[in-house]
Amino acid sequence: MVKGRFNVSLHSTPNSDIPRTLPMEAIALIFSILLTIVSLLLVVICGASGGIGQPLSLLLKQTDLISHLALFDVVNAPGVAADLSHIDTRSTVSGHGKEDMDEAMRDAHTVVIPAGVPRKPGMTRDDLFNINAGIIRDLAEGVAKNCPDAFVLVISNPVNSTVPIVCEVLKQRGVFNPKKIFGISTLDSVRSSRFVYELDNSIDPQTTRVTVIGGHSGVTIVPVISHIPGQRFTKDQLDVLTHRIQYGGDEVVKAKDGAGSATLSMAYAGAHFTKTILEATVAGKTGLVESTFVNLTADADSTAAFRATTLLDYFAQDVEFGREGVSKILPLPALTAYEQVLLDAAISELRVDVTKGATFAIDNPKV
Ligand SMILES: NC(=O)c1ccc[n+]([C@@H]2O[C@H](COP(=O)([O-])OP(=O)(O)OC[C@H]3O[C@@H](n4cnc5c(N)ncnc54)[C@H](O)[C@@H]3O)[C@@H](O)[C@H]2O)c1
Ligand SMILES: O=C(O)C[C@H](O)C(=O)O
Repeated sequence: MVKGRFNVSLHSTPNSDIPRTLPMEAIALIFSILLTIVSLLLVVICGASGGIGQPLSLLLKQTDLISHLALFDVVNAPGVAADLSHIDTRSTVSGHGKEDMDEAMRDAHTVVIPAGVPRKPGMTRDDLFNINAGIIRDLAEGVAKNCPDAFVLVISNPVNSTVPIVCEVLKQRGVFNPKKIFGISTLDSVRSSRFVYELDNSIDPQTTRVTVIGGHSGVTIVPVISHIPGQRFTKDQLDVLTHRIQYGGDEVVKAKDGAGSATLSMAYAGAHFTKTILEATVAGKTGLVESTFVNLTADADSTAAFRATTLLDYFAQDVEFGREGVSKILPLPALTAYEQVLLDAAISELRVDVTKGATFAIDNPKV
């Protein structure tokens, strides 16, 4: 082998005129072109130093789909970034403090938002609205200014209201694309799989995805248990299971006793959802479906009848993803009478939550 060359075989015929090795320079060039292409993939975590932000960033540091992870927080972001940047995966990590939101978000492909305050025992998610609404509005302004084409994945509560805030701000700035804005309600599906498994360990909780429709708080969370293959739960079992899924967040808030709400299971769910979005939009993987809280005009034709009867423009439902984000909002699954009662209760509460978020953004533009 010639010194300074890699012996990368291009052809197996010994007498071929085609060179059997690639010069190191050519390999370096190809590698750097690939790096340049890949390095466009910037994912920003807003609230990266928090209870969710840190483990979420850790999990996302492990995917090669991301080339640059920008950690933005009003506290500690450079420290968290320095720590994560020692992990031996390819992506670059940068930390951005309070004054550096624009720098963190510039040209981002995806912005994930777990910024804001969590619940303490006795609080509802809606009790977080007064603080979190303004935080989300300002971050949405940052998206509009710095990365108007980005996919925006909202974790901060109350999701039923924070997603409408993001959408309204982007509308005001003329950059709203409903196919790209998602409320992450994945934790409800994750809990459903786990809690069903606890009653019936014949299912594989990791591969049994449960459709959860409605929204992300209390009665707006409607798990569609009837579609899990082989389920024959009694009414009493369904009551317990449904209540546990709807109030799973409270279980964690109570157990943490003032130290916050779900962080690790949320980071797991959030990383799963973020990777799904990247696999569909960057890697072009098809057929990926998750339940997520979206603006229904993302698939206006297929949701027109539902919007007309419920007067809802936002809803969590199974969504199929494509290169542009929402590819299809799947039709509502056929519901049992039990699930239909749950859905009716969800719809009236959701209208209130959604209106509250949208009205806030309209009445309180950032000055
Ligand atoms: N969607 C879900 O299923 C789900 C699950 C769990 C928690 N949550 C919600 O996620 C949010 C975060 O929870 P947590 O436990 O990580 O809270 P946390 O307090 O531990 O972390 C929040 C982080 O946000 C940062 N922050 C505050 N204002 C900011 C701003 N303007 N810009 C950037 N960063 C800012 C804080 O400094 C903090 O580091 C809460 O609203 C919580 O209710 C949602
Ligand atoms: O319950 C909370 O406040 C956090 C989160 O929404 C959850 O479902 O765990």
